[in-house]
Amino acid sequence: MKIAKKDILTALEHITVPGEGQNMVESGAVTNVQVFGDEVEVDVTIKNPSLQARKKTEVEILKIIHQEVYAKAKIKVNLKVDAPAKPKVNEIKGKPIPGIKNIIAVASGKGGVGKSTVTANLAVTLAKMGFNVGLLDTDIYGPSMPIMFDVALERPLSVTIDGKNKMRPVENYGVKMLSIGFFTQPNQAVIWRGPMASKALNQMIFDAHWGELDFLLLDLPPGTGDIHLSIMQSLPVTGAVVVSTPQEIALADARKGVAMFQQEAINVPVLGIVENMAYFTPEELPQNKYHIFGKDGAKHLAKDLQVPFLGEVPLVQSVREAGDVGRPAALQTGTPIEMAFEEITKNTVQQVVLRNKALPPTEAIKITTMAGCSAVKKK
Ligand SMILES: Nc1ncnc2c1ncn2[C@@H]1O[C@H](COP(=O)(O)OP(=O)(O)OP(=O)(O)O)[C@@H](O)[C@H]1O
Repeated sequence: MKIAKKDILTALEHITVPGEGQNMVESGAVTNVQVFGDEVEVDVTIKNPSLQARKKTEVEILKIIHQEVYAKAKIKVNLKVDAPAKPKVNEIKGKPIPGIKNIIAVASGKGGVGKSTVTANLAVTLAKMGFNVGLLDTDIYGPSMPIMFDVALERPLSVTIDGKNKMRPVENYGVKMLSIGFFTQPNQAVIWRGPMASKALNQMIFDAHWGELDFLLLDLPPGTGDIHLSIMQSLPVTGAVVVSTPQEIALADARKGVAMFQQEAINVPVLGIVENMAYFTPEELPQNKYHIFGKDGAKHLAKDLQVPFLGEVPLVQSVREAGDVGRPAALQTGTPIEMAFEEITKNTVQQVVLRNKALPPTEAIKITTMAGCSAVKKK
Protein backbone atom coordinates (compact mmCIF):
# COMPACT_ATOMS: atom_id res chain seq x y z
CA MET A 1 0.00 0.00 0.00
CA LYS A 2 1.13 3.56 -0.75
CA ILE A 3 0.99 5.78 2.34
CA ALA A 4 0.44 9.56 2.06
CA LYS A 5 2.60 11.84 4.17
CA LYS A 6 -0.34 14.11 5.01
CA ASP A 7 -2.21 11.12 6.52
CA ILE A 8 0.73 10.47 8.81
CA LEU A 9 0.78 14.11 9.93
CA THR A 10 -2.98 14.06 10.53
CA ALA A 11 -2.61 10.91 12.63
CA LEU A 12 0.21 12.45 14.64
CA GLU A 13 -2.01 15.42 15.43
CA HIS A 14 -3.96 13.10 17.72
CA ILE A 15 -1.10 12.64 20.18
CA THR A 16 1.00 14.87 22.40
CA VAL A 17 4.51 14.60 23.74
CA PRO A 18 4.56 13.86 27.50
CA GLY A 19 4.68 17.13 29.42
CA GLU A 20 3.79 19.28 26.39
CA GLY A 21 0.24 20.52 25.92
CA GLN A 22 -0.11 20.86 22.11
CA ASN A 23 -0.22 17.94 19.72
CA MET A 24 3.21 16.93 18.52
CA VAL A 25 2.83 18.35 15.00
CA GLU A 26 1.57 21.73 16.20
CA SER A 27 4.24 21.97 18.94
CA GLY A 28 6.97 21.41 16.37
CA ALA A 29 8.14 18.19 18.04
CA VAL A 30 7.72 16.34 14.71
CA THR A 31 10.55 17.74 12.64
CA ASN A 32 10.29 15.50 9.57
CA VAL A 33 8.23 12.69 8.06
CA GLN A 34 9.38 10.58 5.13
CA VAL A 35 7.41 7.88 3.37
CA PHE A 36 8.78 5.18 1.02
CA GLY A 37 5.96 2.81 -0.05
CA ASP A 38 4.83 1.22 3.23
CA GLU A 39 7.84 2.45 5.18
CA VAL A 40 7.47 5.53 7.36
CA GLU A 41 10.24 7.46 9.08
CA VAL A 42 9.33 10.03 11.72
CA ASP A 43 11.88 12.47 13.19
CA VAL A 44 10.78 13.82 16.54
CA THR A 45 12.47 16.03 19.14
CA ILE A 46 11.22 16.14 22.71
CA LYS A 47 12.29 18.20 25.73
CA ASN A 48 11.74 15.61 28.43
CA PRO A 49 14.91 13.49 28.68
CA SER A 50 13.42 10.68 30.84
CA LEU A 51 13.47 7.16 29.47
CA GLN A 52 9.76 6.85 30.20
CA ALA A 53 8.91 9.93 28.08
CA ARG A 54 11.05 8.68 25.20
CA LYS A 55 9.50 5.20 25.27
CA LYS A 56 5.95 6.57 25.54
CA THR A 57 6.46 8.94 22.60
CA GLU A 58 7.79 6.15 20.42
CA VAL A 59 5.04 3.66 21.33
CA GLU A 60 2.30 6.23 20.76
CA ILE A 61 3.62 7.16 17.34
CA LEU A 62 3.66 3.50 16.26
CA LYS A 63 0.20 2.91 17.70
CA ILE A 64 -1.51 5.91 16.12
CA ILE A 65 -0.06 5.29 12.65
CA HIS A 66 -0.99 1.62 12.75
CA GLN A 67 -4.46 2.49 13.97
CA GLU A 68 -5.25 5.53 11.79
CA VAL A 69 -3.24 5.00 8.61
CA TYR A 70 -2.05 1.45 7.88
CA ALA A 71 -1.84 -1.45 10.29
CA LYS A 72 1.17 -3.03 8.54
CA ALA A 73 3.22 0.12 8.09
CA LYS A 74 6.93 -0.35 8.86
CA ILE A 75 7.72 2.58 11.11
CA LYS A 76 11.04 3.99 12.25
CA VAL A 77 11.07 6.73 14.90
CA ASN A 78 14.21 8.87 15.15
CA LEU A 79 13.90 10.44 18.55
CA LYS A 80 16.10 13.29 19.76
CA VAL A 81 16.07 14.93 23.19
CA ASP A 82 16.63 18.67 23.40
CA ALA A 83 16.43 19.36 27.14
CA PRO A 84 16.40 23.07 28.03
CA ALA A 85 19.59 24.19 29.81
CA LYS A 86 19.14 24.35 33.56
CA PRO A 87 19.10 27.92 34.78
CA LYS A 88 22.39 28.76 36.48
CA VAL A 89 22.07 29.33 40.18
CA ASN A 90 24.26 31.65 42.20
CA GLU A 91 27.82 30.36 41.88
CA ILE A 92 28.66 31.01 45.53
CA LYS A 93 28.55 27.62 47.20
CA GLY A 94 29.04 26.47 50.75
CA LYS A 95 28.19 28.25 53.94
CA PRO A 96 28.88 31.98 53.97
CA ILE A 97 31.70 32.70 56.38
CA PRO A 98 30.87 35.50 58.78
CA GLY A 99 33.28 38.40 58.36
CA ILE A 100 34.95 37.09 55.18
CA LYS A 101 33.81 39.13 52.21
CA ASN A 102 35.64 37.58 49.27
CA ILE A 103 37.47 34.30 48.80
CA ILE A 104 39.85 34.16 45.86
CA ALA A 105 41.31 30.82 44.84
CA VAL A 106 44.70 30.94 43.12
CA ALA A 107 45.37 27.93 40.93
CA SER A 108 47.67 26.64 38.23
CA GLY A 109 47.25 23.59 36.10
CA LYS A 110 50.96 22.82 36.23
CA GLY A 111 53.23 22.68 39.27
CA GLY A 112 56.14 25.05 39.77
CA VAL A 113 54.83 27.92 37.64
CA GLY A 114 54.93 30.32 40.58
CA LYS A 115 51.38 30.05 41.92
CA SER A 116 52.48 30.39 45.55
CA THR A 117 54.84 33.24 44.69
CA VAL A 118 52.05 35.12 42.94
CA THR A 119 49.61 34.43 45.81
CA ALA A 120 52.08 35.68 48.44
CA ASN A 121 52.78 38.86 46.48
CA LEU A 122 49.10 39.43 45.74
CA ALA A 123 48.40 39.12 49.48
CA VAL A 124 51.05 41.62 50.60
CA THR A 125 50.04 44.05 47.84
CA LEU A 126 46.37 43.90 48.89
CA ALA A 127 47.49 44.53 52.48
CA LYS A 128 49.62 47.50 51.33
CA MET A 129 46.52 48.89 49.58
CA GLY A 130 44.72 48.91 52.91
CA PHE A 131 42.61 45.78 52.63
CA ASN A 132 42.24 43.24 55.43
CA VAL A 133 43.82 40.13 54.00
CA GLY A 134 43.96 36.49 54.97
CA LEU A 135 45.88 33.74 53.23
CA LEU A 136 45.10 30.06 53.45
CA ASP A 137 47.77 27.75 52.13
CA THR A 138 45.90 24.65 51.00
CA ASP A 139 48.78 23.21 49.04
CA ILE A 140 48.77 19.77 50.60
CA TYR A 141 51.59 18.58 48.34
CA GLY A 142 54.07 21.30 49.28
CA PRO A 143 52.83 24.04 51.58
CA SER A 144 55.32 26.86 51.03
CA MET A 145 53.62 29.89 52.56
CA PRO A 146 55.20 29.58 56.05
CA ILE A 147 58.64 29.91 54.40
CA MET A 148 57.57 32.66 52.01
CA PHE A 149 56.27 34.69 55.00
CA ASP A 150 59.15 33.75 57.31
CA VAL A 151 56.86 32.12 59.86
CA ALA A 152 57.87 28.48 59.40
CA LEU A 153 58.77 28.12 63.07
CA GLU A 154 55.58 29.70 64.35
CA ARG A 155 52.36 27.91 65.19
CA PRO A 156 48.84 29.29 65.40
CA LEU A 157 47.83 29.92 69.01
CA SER A 158 44.52 29.03 70.54
CA VAL A 159 42.21 31.86 71.57
CA THR A 160 38.80 31.77 73.20
CA ILE A 161 36.13 33.65 71.27
CA ASP A 162 32.56 33.67 72.61
CA GLY A 163 33.39 30.69 74.81
CA LYS A 164 34.78 28.66 71.90
CA ASN A 165 38.38 27.68 71.27
CA LYS A 166 39.62 29.08 67.97
CA MET A 167 42.93 29.05 66.11
CA ARG A 168 44.49 32.45 65.69
CA PRO A 169 46.19 32.77 62.29
CA VAL A 170 49.87 33.69 62.28
CA GLU A 171 50.44 37.23 60.99
CA ASN A 172 53.24 38.90 59.05
CA TYR A 173 53.43 41.86 56.62
CA GLY A 174 49.80 42.66 57.44
CA VAL A 175 48.60 39.26 56.20
CA LYS A 176 46.92 36.72 58.47
CA MET A 177 47.89 33.22 57.48
CA LEU A 178 47.12 29.59 58.11
CA SER A 179 48.86 26.79 56.31
CA ILE A 180 48.42 23.08 56.16
CA GLY A 181 52.21 23.15 56.70
CA PHE A 182 51.69 24.23 60.33
CA PHE A 183 50.08 20.86 61.04
CA THR A 184 52.47 18.48 59.29
CA GLN A 185 56.09 17.60 59.96
CA PRO A 186 58.48 19.18 57.43
CA ASN A 187 59.90 15.80 56.37
CA GLN A 188 56.70 13.87 56.54
CA ALA A 189 55.04 12.88 53.27
CA VAL A 190 51.32 13.17 53.80
CA ILE A 191 48.85 11.45 51.54
CA TRP A 192 45.66 13.42 51.53
CA ARG A 193 42.38 12.44 50.06
CA GLY A 194 39.78 14.98 48.97
CA PRO A 195 37.38 14.67 51.94
CA MET A 196 40.28 14.62 54.44
CA ALA A 197 41.83 17.71 52.93
CA SER A 198 38.55 19.57 52.82
CA LYS A 199 37.89 18.65 56.47
CA ALA A 200 41.28 20.07 57.48
CA LEU A 201 40.60 23.16 55.40
CA ASN A 202 37.14 23.59 56.83
CA GLN A 203 38.71 23.59 60.29
CA MET A 204 41.27 26.17 59.23
CA ILE A 205 38.44 28.37 58.02
CA PHE A 206 35.53 27.80 60.37
CA ASP A 207 37.51 27.05 63.56
CA ALA A 208 39.90 29.95 63.06
CA HIS A 209 39.54 33.49 64.29
CA TRP A 210 40.12 35.38 61.04
CA GLY A 211 38.26 38.50 62.15
CA GLU A 212 37.03 40.81 59.40
CA LEU A 213 38.62 40.10 56.02
CA ASP A 214 38.11 41.86 52.71
CA PHE A 215 39.94 39.04 50.94
CA LEU A 216 40.88 35.52 51.85
CA LEU A 217 43.30 34.10 49.29
CA LEU A 218 43.50 30.35 48.83
CA ASP A 219 46.76 28.95 47.54
CA LEU A 220 45.46 25.77 45.90
CA PRO A 221 47.54 22.66 45.24
CA PRO A 222 48.77 22.40 41.64
CA GLY A 223 46.68 20.41 39.19
CA THR A 224 42.98 19.78 38.78
CA GLY A 225 42.19 16.80 41.00
CA ASP A 226 39.38 15.76 43.31
CA ILE A 227 40.94 17.81 46.10
CA HIS A 228 40.13 20.94 44.13
CA LEU A 229 36.59 19.73 43.68
CA SER A 230 36.19 19.17 47.44
CA ILE A 231 37.63 22.58 48.26
CA MET A 232 35.56 24.41 45.69
CA GLN A 233 32.35 22.74 46.65
CA SER A 234 32.71 23.30 50.36
CA LEU A 235 33.72 26.96 50.32
CA PRO A 236 31.91 30.03 49.02
CA VAL A 237 34.64 30.97 46.54
CA THR A 238 34.10 34.36 44.89
CA GLY A 239 36.42 33.80 41.95
CA ALA A 240 39.60 32.17 40.75
CA VAL A 241 42.93 33.44 39.45
CA VAL A 242 44.90 31.07 37.23
CA VAL A 243 48.69 31.40 37.04
CA SER A 244 50.68 30.18 34.06
CA THR A 245 54.03 30.69 32.41
CA PRO A 246 54.03 31.42 28.65
CA GLN A 247 55.32 27.91 27.96
CA GLU A 248 53.14 25.62 25.80
CA ILE A 249 53.03 22.80 28.33
CA ALA A 250 52.05 25.15 31.18
CA LEU A 251 49.40 26.79 29.00
CA ALA A 252 47.81 23.45 28.19
CA ASP A 253 47.48 22.79 31.92
CA ALA A 254 46.26 26.33 32.62
CA ARG A 255 43.53 25.74 30.03
CA LYS A 256 42.50 22.67 32.04
CA GLY A 257 42.58 24.81 35.19
CA VAL A 258 40.19 27.34 33.68
CA ALA A 259 37.96 24.52 32.42
CA MET A 260 37.91 23.04 35.92
CA PHE A 261 36.47 26.24 37.40
CA GLN A 262 33.97 26.54 34.59
CA GLN A 263 32.62 23.00 34.78
CA GLU A 264 29.09 22.69 36.10
CA ALA A 265 29.99 20.96 39.36
CA ILE A 266 32.34 23.82 40.32
CA ASN A 267 31.11 26.85 38.38
CA VAL A 268 33.39 29.44 39.94
CA PRO A 269 33.95 32.60 37.85
CA VAL A 270 37.50 32.96 36.58
CA LEU A 271 38.71 36.45 37.50
CA GLY A 272 41.62 36.16 35.11
CA ILE A 273 45.01 34.75 34.16
CA VAL A 274 48.40 35.94 35.43
CA GLU A 275 51.48 35.31 33.30
CA ASN A 276 54.43 34.51 35.54
CA MET A 277 58.02 34.28 34.30
CA ALA A 278 56.82 36.28 31.29
CA TYR A 279 60.43 37.11 30.39
CA PHE A 280 63.83 37.07 32.06
CA THR A 281 65.56 40.33 32.94
CA PRO A 282 69.11 40.29 34.30
CA GLU A 283 69.82 42.67 37.17
CA GLU A 284 72.72 44.36 35.33
CA LEU A 285 70.76 44.83 32.05
CA PRO A 286 67.26 45.81 33.20
CA GLN A 287 66.23 46.95 29.68
CA ASN A 288 66.89 43.53 28.20
CA LYS A 289 64.03 41.07 28.03
CA TYR A 290 64.57 37.44 27.12
CA HIS A 291 61.40 35.48 26.42
CA ILE A 292 62.85 32.16 27.46
CA PHE A 293 59.49 30.40 27.95
CA GLY A 294 57.89 32.00 24.87
CA LYS A 295 56.17 35.34 24.40
CA ASP A 296 52.68 36.38 25.51
CA GLY A 297 51.44 32.78 25.71
CA ALA A 298 49.19 33.39 28.74
CA LYS A 299 47.95 36.66 27.25
CA HIS A 300 46.85 34.80 24.12
CA LEU A 301 45.31 32.04 26.19
CA ALA A 302 43.24 34.59 28.14
CA LYS A 303 42.01 36.07 24.88
CA ASP A 304 41.23 32.67 23.48
CA LEU A 305 39.28 31.61 26.59
CA GLN A 306 37.65 35.05 26.88
CA VAL A 307 38.81 35.59 30.43
CA PRO A 308 40.57 38.75 31.65
CA PHE A 309 44.36 39.02 31.47
CA LEU A 310 45.47 40.35 34.86
CA GLY A 311 49.12 41.09 34.10
CA GLU A 312 52.62 39.70 33.86
CA VAL A 313 55.51 39.10 36.24
CA PRO A 314 59.06 38.86 34.90
CA LEU A 315 61.48 36.13 35.92
CA VAL A 316 63.97 37.93 38.13
CA GLN A 317 66.38 36.62 40.67
CA SER A 318 65.08 38.91 43.40
CA VAL A 319 61.65 37.27 43.27
CA ARG A 320 63.14 33.86 43.98
CA GLU A 321 65.48 35.23 46.65
CA ALA A 322 62.66 37.14 48.33
CA GLY A 323 60.59 33.96 48.46
CA ASP A 324 63.45 32.04 50.02
CA VAL A 325 64.20 34.61 52.71
CA GLY A 326 60.54 34.98 53.55
CA ARG A 327 59.78 38.53 52.45
CA PRO A 328 57.68 38.68 49.25
CA ALA A 329 59.37 40.75 46.54
CA ALA A 330 56.41 43.14 46.13
CA LEU A 331 57.43 44.63 49.49
CA GLN A 332 60.58 46.10 47.89
CA THR A 333 59.35 49.60 47.21
CA GLY A 334 60.06 51.43 43.97
CA THR A 335 60.96 48.28 42.05
CA PRO A 336 59.47 47.03 38.77
CA ILE A 337 58.27 43.95 40.66
CA GLU A 338 56.31 46.07 43.11
CA MET A 339 54.73 47.87 40.14
CA ALA A 340 53.93 44.62 38.34
CA PHE A 341 52.12 43.27 41.39
CA GLU A 342 50.26 46.53 41.93
CA GLU A 343 48.93 46.29 38.39
CA ILE A 344 47.89 42.65 38.82
CA THR A 345 46.30 43.34 42.21
CA LYS A 346 44.30 46.32 40.96
CA ASN A 347 43.04 44.32 38.00
CA THR A 348 42.08 41.46 40.30
CA VAL A 349 40.14 43.76 42.65
CA GLN A 350 38.41 45.30 39.66
CA GLN A 351 37.37 41.88 38.42
CA VAL A 352 36.03 40.99 41.88
CA VAL A 353 33.97 44.18 41.83
CA LEU A 354 32.60 43.43 38.36
CA ARG A 355 31.85 39.86 39.29
CA ASN A 356 30.06 40.87 42.49
CA LYS A 357 27.91 43.31 40.55
CA ALA A 358 26.91 40.61 38.09
CA LEU A 359 25.69 38.21 40.74
CA PRO A 360 23.00 38.47 43.39
CA PRO A 361 24.59 39.59 46.65
CA THR A 362 25.23 36.96 49.26
CA GLU A 363 26.91 37.10 52.62
CA ALA A 364 30.09 36.01 50.92
CA ILE A 365 30.32 38.93 48.53
CA LYS A 366 30.26 42.40 49.85
CA ILE A 367 32.87 44.53 48.08
CA THR A 368 30.80 46.20 45.39
CA THR A 369 32.70 49.39 44.70
CA MET A 370 36.29 50.29 43.99
CA ALA A 371 36.34 52.20 47.29
CA GLY A 372 39.03 49.87 48.52
CA CYS A 373 41.28 50.84 45.65
CA SER A 374 41.33 54.46 46.70
CA ALA A 375 43.10 53.14 49.77
CA VAL A 376 46.14 52.37 47.60
CA LYS A 377 49.23 53.56 49.42
CA LYS A 378 47.10 54.24 52.50
CA LYS A 379 49.74 52.63 54.64
N1 LIG B 1 58.79 35.55 38.68
C1 LIG B 1 59.70 34.78 39.23
N2 LIG B 1 61.01 35.07 39.16
C2 LIG B 1 61.95 34.23 39.72
N3 LIG B 1 61.65 33.12 40.38
C3 LIG B 1 60.37 32.78 40.50
C4 LIG B 1 59.33 33.58 39.95
N4 LIG B 1 58.14 32.98 40.24
C5 LIG B 1 58.42 31.87 40.96
N5 LIG B 1 59.76 31.74 41.11
C6 LIG B 1 60.47 30.65 41.79
O1 LIG B 1 60.05 29.44 41.15
C7 LIG B 1 59.92 28.40 42.12
C8 LIG B 1 58.50 27.84 42.05
O2 LIG B 1 57.61 28.84 42.48
P1 LIG B 1 56.36 28.53 43.40
O3 LIG B 1 56.73 27.65 44.55
O4 LIG B 1 55.70 29.82 43.67
O5 LIG B 1 55.51 27.70 42.35
P2 LIG B 1 54.15 26.91 42.53
O6 LIG B 1 53.46 26.95 41.24
O7 LIG B 1 53.41 27.41 43.72
O8 LIG B 1 54.68 25.47 42.84
P3 LIG B 1 53.92 24.19 43.43
O9 LIG B 1 53.75 23.31 42.26
O10 LIG B 1 54.86 23.65 44.46
O11 LIG B 1 52.63 24.66 44.04
C9 LIG B 1 60.28 29.01 43.46
O12 LIG B 1 61.62 28.75 43.73
C10 LIG B 1 60.07 30.51 43.24
O13 LIG B 1 60.88 31.29 44.09
